[in-house]
Amino acid sequence: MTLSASAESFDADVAIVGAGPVGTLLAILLGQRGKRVTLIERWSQHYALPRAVTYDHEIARIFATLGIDSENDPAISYHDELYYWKNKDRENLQIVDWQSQSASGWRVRYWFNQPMMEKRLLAIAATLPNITLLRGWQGIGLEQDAQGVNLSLQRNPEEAGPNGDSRTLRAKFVAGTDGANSFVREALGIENEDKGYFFDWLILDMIPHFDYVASRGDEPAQWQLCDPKRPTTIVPGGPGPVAGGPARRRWEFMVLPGENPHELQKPDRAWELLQPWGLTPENAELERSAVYRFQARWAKEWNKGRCLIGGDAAHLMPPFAGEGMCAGVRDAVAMAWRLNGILEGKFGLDVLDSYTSERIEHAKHYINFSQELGQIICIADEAAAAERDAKMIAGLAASAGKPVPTDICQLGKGAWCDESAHAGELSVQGVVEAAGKQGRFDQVVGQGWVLLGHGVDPAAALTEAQRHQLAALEGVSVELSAQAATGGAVDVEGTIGDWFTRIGARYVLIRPDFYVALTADTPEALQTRFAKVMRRLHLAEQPAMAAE
Ligand SMILES: O=C(O)CCc1cccc(O)c1
Repeated sequence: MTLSASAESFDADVAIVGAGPVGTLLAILLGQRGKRVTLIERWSQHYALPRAVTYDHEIARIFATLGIDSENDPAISYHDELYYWKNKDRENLQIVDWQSQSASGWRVRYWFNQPMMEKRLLAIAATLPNITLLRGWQGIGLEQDAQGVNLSLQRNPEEAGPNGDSRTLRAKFVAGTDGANSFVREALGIENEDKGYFFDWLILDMIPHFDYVASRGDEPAQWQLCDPKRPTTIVPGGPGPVAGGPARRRWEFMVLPGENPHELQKPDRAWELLQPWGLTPENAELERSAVYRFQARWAKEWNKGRCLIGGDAAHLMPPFAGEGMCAGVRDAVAMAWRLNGILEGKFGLDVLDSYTSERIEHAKHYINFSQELGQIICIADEAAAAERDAKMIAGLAASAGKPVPTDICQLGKGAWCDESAHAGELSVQGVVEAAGKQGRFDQVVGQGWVLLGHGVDPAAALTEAQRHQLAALEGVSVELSAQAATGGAVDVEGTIGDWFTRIGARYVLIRPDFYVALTADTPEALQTRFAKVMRRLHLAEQPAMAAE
């Protein structure tokens, strides 16, 4: 007898393999909407050492929805400064704008301590009774059918030995956020596309016992030293272990041709490399020394049946754009709203295809960009470096030393209307006033499906059936006005209104991941494009629609 999905019993709606920041965030976003989640982590103890150290404005906007305020959080810091790329003589080659306020309503860039951030996320997950955290278990088998997935687990043999317990979970969906050597990706038989980019770098995470940046005069806080003798990255590492005390710092040194990476990561060699930077065992703690192989690759598919992959399981990029973990956080949000929608009966399973098609192109953009940045710094040859310097110094002079803005990247084709200008891009956030509250739009009005009208009531421009569809998505429609109005929101600083004017739109539909699903300037265009987006969501038919 075949059981229907509703009659069958499942251990979880979603089993997530890998409880790093991506898996934990996904668990929270599902758990907050009442889904039963089993979050599986290989290691029984939380890993207490730094790894990623930076994220961008989009991630700050996402974290804000969890109540994590990147401007005021003990795990997070920022530097009101540009990001410099310099040659061996300390001349500027390139300047990147990591200083501005972004269109997302947050600073362009933040720095953080990953263990502290993970603990924050795990603490939020622990408040949700429908999330079960299984520590010390790893995936060993995965089989899916039309209704669900059987996930076989075993106690991590590195902790429990070869004869540890095993068990099988049945879940409606499985997400693999289990890192570069992902079991889930392997079990699904998904191949990687590799750009053949490999450079070994020594990463040193430091806790100076003093304010390092202040001690270095006008040396930047975040920069790349493109010295062919030893290409070096010098960046913040987020707040230090003592609140209000000295901050962490990170150095990354390229392993030179002919050098032995294992020798280089020994503490004595690490301290030798740090000596010119004024750090000694007397004035600083070496928190972590590890050689990483920087790579540029992505998995060819990110969803298969009822399984998905995200984070490092789906993509790896060199760190020079500071976008590695950002891509994983975007994956978590993109998986979450789709899985929540499917599990709530709103979307068909096919909406998962747009997870792959949208996210893969977006991640590839950052993989390519990070690799291009890597090609600037990973030069150990003096002549090649001199040629690069001449070219880049001339380029910078030609642009009058203008900092390069951090780029806007569009999603790959998917659950948005590609016929409307600026759809598939991140929406702009500004300060609004509504229902007696003033603050960032997301915190005052909320997040989810949001239909905005600039000086018009957007709901009035939809058909009756479309209003039902928006309601089925639990979407809201908001009229934005320049001055106090009843019901809508006041665009206090004019930020959102300016954006509407810039993109020539009167209506914008924003998705739960803050990407623009459509823009339109007339009710007719809005209706046509809204219908397209609903089709691309594989929206389940609503009773009122059927009646029409
Ligand atoms: O947080 C990370 O993963 C990367 C740290 C970083 C930031 C900026 C430049 C760089 O080379 C590394």
